[in-house]
Amino acid sequence: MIKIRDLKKQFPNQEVLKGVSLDIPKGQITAVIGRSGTGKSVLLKHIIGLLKPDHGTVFVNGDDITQAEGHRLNELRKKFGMLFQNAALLDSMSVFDNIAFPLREKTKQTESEIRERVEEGLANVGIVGMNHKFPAELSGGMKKRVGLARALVTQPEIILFDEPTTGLDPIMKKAIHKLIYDTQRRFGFTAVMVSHDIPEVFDFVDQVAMLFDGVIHETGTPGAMQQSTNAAVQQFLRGDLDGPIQIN
Ligand SMILES: Nc1ncnc2c1ncn2[C@@H]1O[C@H](COP(=O)(O)OP(=O)(O)OP(=O)(O)O)[C@@H](O)[C@H]1O
Repeated sequence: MIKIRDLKKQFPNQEVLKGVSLDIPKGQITAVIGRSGTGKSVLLKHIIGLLKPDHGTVFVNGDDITQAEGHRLNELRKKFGMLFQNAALLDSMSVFDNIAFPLREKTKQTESEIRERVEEGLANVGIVGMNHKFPAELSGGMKKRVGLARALVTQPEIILFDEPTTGLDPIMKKAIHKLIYDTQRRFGFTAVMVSHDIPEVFDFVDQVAMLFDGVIHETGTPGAMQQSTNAAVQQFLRGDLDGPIQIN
């Protein structure tokens, strides 16, 4: 379980997080939704300890990652996998080496163990035989699959997904959401996913949290969010121009 309490973060020109509190249940998928620029990625970076808050705590299985430094921070980070917006593959490396990268960085596995894990990883995301390709040779959907295989390869307890379907066509978006859902159900990791695919993503997550004006405005199951009487939630889900959320 990840417990975020009263998280505040200000950058020189703006206060982004103004007291975020959120419980992220273990072994479930939580989607974080909200307008562009509201601080969803900033929130993810606090969860993994890449940014330090001005105030507040992020407990990861009872350890406050905001207070961790050096070796302890590295140990806590080993619990995480991350799939970035653009899959963030290393262009100079083959698919095989991209997926092997976290194993080489974070573990002492032998090359034959690594080979086995990478082959398994490719099979998990349905891209067997792609080992020797380079990122430039892959379609957007393939890149996301490689990114997912890389995020999964260390069998992390928690995986953070920052807009994992950006730039894909609607059918490929659904395929990637389903793949994330199926792999989460199979391996049981805790997932936090920032997404703009609304309402499509609601079919593939357990909990939705809406970030608005620096705080988590509402949290609930996808069904409960869709039925919400909160005006900001309804405006956002419908994409209305009029309502409490101002266009700026
Ligand atoms: N390191 C930083 N230094 C200064 N400002 C930052 C930094 N990181 C993020 N910001 C600002 O914080 C705000 C929130 O950014 P963030 O990327 O978290 O938004 P987001 O909700 O993920 O948006 P999107 O949906 O468009 O990806 C933005 O205005 C951004 O410019």
